Amino acid sequence: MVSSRIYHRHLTFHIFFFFNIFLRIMGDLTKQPKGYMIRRMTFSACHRLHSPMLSDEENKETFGKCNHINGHGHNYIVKVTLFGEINHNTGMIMNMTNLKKYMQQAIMIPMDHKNLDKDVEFFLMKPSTTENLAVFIWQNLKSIMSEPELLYEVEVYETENNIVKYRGE
Ligand SMILES: Nc1nc2c(c(=O)[nH]1)N=C([C@H](O)[C@H](O)COP(=O)(O)OP(=O)(O)OP(=O)(O)O)CN2
Ligand SMILES: [Zn+2]
Repeated sequence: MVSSRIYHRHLTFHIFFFFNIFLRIMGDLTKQPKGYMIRRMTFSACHRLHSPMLSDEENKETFGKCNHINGHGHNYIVKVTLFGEINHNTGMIMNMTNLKKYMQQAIMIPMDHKNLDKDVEFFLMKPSTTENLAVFIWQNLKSIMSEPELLYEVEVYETENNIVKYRGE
């Protein structure tokens, strides 16, 4: 009686053990490779660095020439990176054409050829720094994309030397 109970316990253990190994092998066999895909877009806009949280003097001191009352312009470059599984059937993480549409909506429509501080509501109460631009683009993309979990990084080049990356943290 006792030995039969021990036998059953051993049997159950072995069934669980081998079933686990089987699941792991199946998981590895069906696992799809993951990759990063990047699309780049450029837009032109003007802005002035000025914070409503600071006095005029503090603004001048903080932002220097970028606080000049009449503003200045940039040819921004934005790189959006997605990270995810390369679909077995399509060979794509996402169709680049779809990402292009999302970026048009999230970047070009609100910001291209605009005065960022006056035309974009997001910057009415926030300075239009490259950091804030990256956050704005990230939030826009997240709200538009059908698979927002694929969004990995937004990179904004204000000039060829001034670059900000944002990963939603
Ligand atoms: N942390 C940040 N600092 C600054 C930002 C910003 O967005 N985040 N932005 C600016 C200005 O907008 C400005 O236009 C940048 O000008 P500048 O430093 O002159 O940039 P350049 O690349 O043109 O200058 P180089 O000297 O050729 O590098 C300022 N700071
Ligand atoms: Zn600037």
